[in-house]
Amino acid sequence: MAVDAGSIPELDQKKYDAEEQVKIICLGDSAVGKSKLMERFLMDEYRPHQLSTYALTLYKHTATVGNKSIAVDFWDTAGQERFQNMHPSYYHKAHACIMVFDVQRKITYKNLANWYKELREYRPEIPCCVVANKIDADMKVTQRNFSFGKKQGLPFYFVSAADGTNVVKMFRDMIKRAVEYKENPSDFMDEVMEELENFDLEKKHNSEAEEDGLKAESPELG
Ligand SMILES: Nc1nc2c(ncn2[C@@H]2O[C@H](COP(=O)(O)OP(=O)(O)OP(=O)(O)O)[C@@H](O)[C@H]2O)c(=O)[nH]1
Ligand SMILES: [Mg+2]
Repeated sequence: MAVDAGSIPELDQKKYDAEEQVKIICLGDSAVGKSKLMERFLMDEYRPHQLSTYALTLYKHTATVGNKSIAVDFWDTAGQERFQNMHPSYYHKAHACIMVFDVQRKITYKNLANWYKELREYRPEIPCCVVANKIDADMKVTQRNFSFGKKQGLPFYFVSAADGTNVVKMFRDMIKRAVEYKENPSDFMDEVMEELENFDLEKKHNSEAEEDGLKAESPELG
């Protein structure tokens, strides 16, 4: 695993300071521009955290939604076509999904149906959007009607990772929706998970309080 050890303490600090943490995944055929979109959004804010064994890249980002600080984990994989399916852990506990196709390659639009089907097997309720990338290569495509998103009731964005059109807007919208979903999950299993997480946090909090108590008493013990 090519983990850049030097960047870990900083990553952890940001996570520690954040009031909420969300995971956003990106799906779509190879070379549609998933990585370029994330890089465009994050610019040089963060060096990606690469787990090359799994062809997985994690991009860490801190956002502000309302007045809350949010730690966002963006998950990106490479060469997905080679694997056919994503590993289930990719979907695990994701709070939103960005589905990307390349306006210059029709097959990548057709394949959205497969990506969407797989997404919904694992995450039936999370917010999702459809992103038409590379519009800089042919602005005329923005007059075309891409009905897949509409049929599924998904928001649709024309973007360009190359010149930045609509990229920040799309990511900000999705971060906001991910936070809304995390705070108010409509999937029963997610509600249970959220309860368990809160329970664990409470337990941790209580045991820390106990430890503090011990420390206060320790001089008398010694
Ligand atoms: N013209 C144009 N080219 C783009 C744009 N976004 C990405 N590309 C190009 O498309 C190619 C693929 O981009 P990537 O970001 O690597 O694609 P990916 O979806 O991450 O591909 P995998 O990692 O293989 O799954 C690169 O050559 C990019 O330079 C865009 O908005 N416009
Ligand atoms: Mg990539």
